[in-house]
Amino acid sequence: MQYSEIMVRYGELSTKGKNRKSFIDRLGSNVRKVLHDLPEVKIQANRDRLHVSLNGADSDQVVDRLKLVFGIQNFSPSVKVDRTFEATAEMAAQMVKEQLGTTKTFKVNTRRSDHQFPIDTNEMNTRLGEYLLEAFPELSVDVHQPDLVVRVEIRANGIFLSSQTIQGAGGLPVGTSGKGMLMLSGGIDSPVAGYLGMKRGVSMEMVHFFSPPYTSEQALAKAQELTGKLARYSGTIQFLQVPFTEIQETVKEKVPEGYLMTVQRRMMLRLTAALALKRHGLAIFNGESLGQVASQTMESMLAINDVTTLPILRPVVSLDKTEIIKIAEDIDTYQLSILPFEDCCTIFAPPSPKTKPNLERARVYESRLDVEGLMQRALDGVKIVEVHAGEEFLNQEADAFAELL
Ligand SMILES: Nc1ncnc2c1ncn2[C@@H]1O[C@H](COP(=O)(O)OP(=O)(O)OP(=O)(O)O)[C@@H](O)[C@H]1O
Repeated sequence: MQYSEIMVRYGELSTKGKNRKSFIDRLGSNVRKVLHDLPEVKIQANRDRLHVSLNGADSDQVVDRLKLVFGIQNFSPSVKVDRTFEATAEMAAQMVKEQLGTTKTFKVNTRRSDHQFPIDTNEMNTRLGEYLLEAFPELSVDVHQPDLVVRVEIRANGIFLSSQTIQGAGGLPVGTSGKGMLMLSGGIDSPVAGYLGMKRGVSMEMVHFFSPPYTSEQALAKAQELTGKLARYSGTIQFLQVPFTEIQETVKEKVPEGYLMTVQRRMMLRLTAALALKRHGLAIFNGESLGQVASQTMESMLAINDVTTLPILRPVVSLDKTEIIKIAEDIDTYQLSILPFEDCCTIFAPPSPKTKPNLERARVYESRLDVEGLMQRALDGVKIVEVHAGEEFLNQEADAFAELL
């Protein structure tokens, strides 16, 4: 069926009182962003609905992209017909016919926003219902739990019909909760944490630590490609790559093995906090889940958090690994995350890190370092890459590699 528009219903927005307008504006601009390469598509964000006029664009493609936009409760592809009963009935019959296989019962649900139109809501429901019963005698009407709802919306510029309601991504429009810095490794958990933060309206920047030559170009490309996956939910993301080699080498040289992990993590957090301050981030997100590995005990969090007063938000803190993996699969980051490119933490991980580090000791060991100098040099080396939705980095690497062979 050639649809004319997609009618979008807002999610939690309706509960947001006086912020409503800015939420709707933001959702409108987020939808515009994900459809930017389809210039024929026009978007109009009204108080209660958002209308995406397709003007000939492929509805399947638009539907697939809308499914990823946070702040949408659900949406319906609709067809516009002339403002007559005959045109409405003909199109409704065509829609029902397409779904006959799975439909035994139906109802008509009319909404009339143009009160000048001569047929009112009840009359349209009844007349159209009778017309469809006559056209499809095998069907019956069920107003409580119908298999199919034929929705008719009478507007000043036409009558819009739809029969499908597609589930949206829920959540809040990205950007309505401010900016956060996500500490993104190449693992399974931090991309999921990023996704969950975005779902609550956070516009996320990625902070990734890498340690060449100990970590490969592929490890960096993997983190960038994970960012591309996440950008499908939020539009373009700034990826901040922070050189971490000097810090890791120095920590390894000066700090006892049991505290290597703790001191490295304190340095990572300090750097992320410094970047947040510079770039107006309001909080730091990471992929820690309580009790999973050595650095993720509460004692360890206490010894690491010490370096900043910024809120540290851990969206996956209470999830089991299997639950995190399930989300990673759903958002299509899992297969990338399990690629075996080591990141900087695995390489410098001591065989037996302290699971319950002591805060005072961590401070003492750290005082052996020139924290200021190390921080400054790392910050001076930060490179920012703009990553677009679905952008691939690993494939390019593989191609380059293939060319060398
Ligand atoms: N190289 C890195 N760059 C940026 N952040 C990192 C890096 N390594 C670890 N982190 C952050 O620290 C958190 C804890 O890392 P750790 O390696 O202990 O846990 P993990 O459960 O393996 O997490 P993940 O699956 O996200 O790597 C990560 O979720 C991530 O937020």
